[in-house]
Amino acid sequence: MIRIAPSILSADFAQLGTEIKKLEAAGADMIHIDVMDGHFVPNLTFGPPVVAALRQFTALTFDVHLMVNNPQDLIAPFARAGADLITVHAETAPHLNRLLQNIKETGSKAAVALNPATPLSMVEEVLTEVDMILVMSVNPGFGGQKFIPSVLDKLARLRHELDKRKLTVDLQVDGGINAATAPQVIAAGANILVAGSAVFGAPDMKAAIAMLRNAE
Ligand SMILES: O=C(CO)[C@H](O)[C@H](O)COP(=O)(O)O
Repeated sequence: MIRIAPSILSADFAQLGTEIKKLEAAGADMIHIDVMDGHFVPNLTFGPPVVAALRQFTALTFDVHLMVNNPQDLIAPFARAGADLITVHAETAPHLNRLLQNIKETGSKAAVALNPATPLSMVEEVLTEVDMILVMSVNPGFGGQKFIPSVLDKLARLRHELDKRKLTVDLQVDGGINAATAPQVIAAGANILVAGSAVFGAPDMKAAIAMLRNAE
C-alpha cells in the first residue's frame, strides 16, 4: 500500500492552514513538514509554534522531518506541538539509539533519514528501533531539485535487508518525486513517497496524489 506525504515546503506559506485542508481533501495520507535550521541545511522553515498552529486544521499524521543540527533539543517541542512521526538525520546524531528512545518517549513514532551520499551502514544497527527510514533522493534544503538516480539501488538494498530480517519498517523517499520517478522508487521498495513540487505544482492536486499513489 503506497502512501503519499505531500511536503508543505512547496505550499503557499501565507495560507498554510488552507493548504493543509486542500491536501486533506485531495487524499493526502500524511503531511510532511520540513524543518530546516540554516545550519544542517542552508535554509530556514518552520518551528514548533507553526506546527502547533497548524494542528487544528487536520487529524492527518504530521510527519516532521528535522533537517537540523542538535535534533535532541527539538524533539520534545515538536512532539508537544503535535508531531506524530519525528525523523532525525543519522548525520546529526552520534547517539542514535538514545535519540530514537527520546522520540518514542514522547509518544511519537521515530524515524531516521539518510542523505543521498550517506551509506546504509549508518542505520544498520537501529533497524529494529525505527518505525521508518527516510532515504533522501536529493540533498536536503530546497524543493524542486532533480532526483539522484543512485538512490534507487540504495532503496532496493534497504528493502531487501528489511524483508530478510522480517522487519515492518516503512521506507520513505523524498526529493524529486514525480510521474517519472515514482514508479522507479516504488519498484525499488519505497512505500511512502514525499512530494512537494509534483503536488503543489499540479493543476489538479487530487489527480497528482492519485497518480503518484498508483504509479506502480
Ligand atoms: O526535504 C525536502 C527538501 O529538503 C523536500 O521535502 C523535498 O525536496 C520535496 O520537494 P520536491 O518534491 O519539490 O523535490
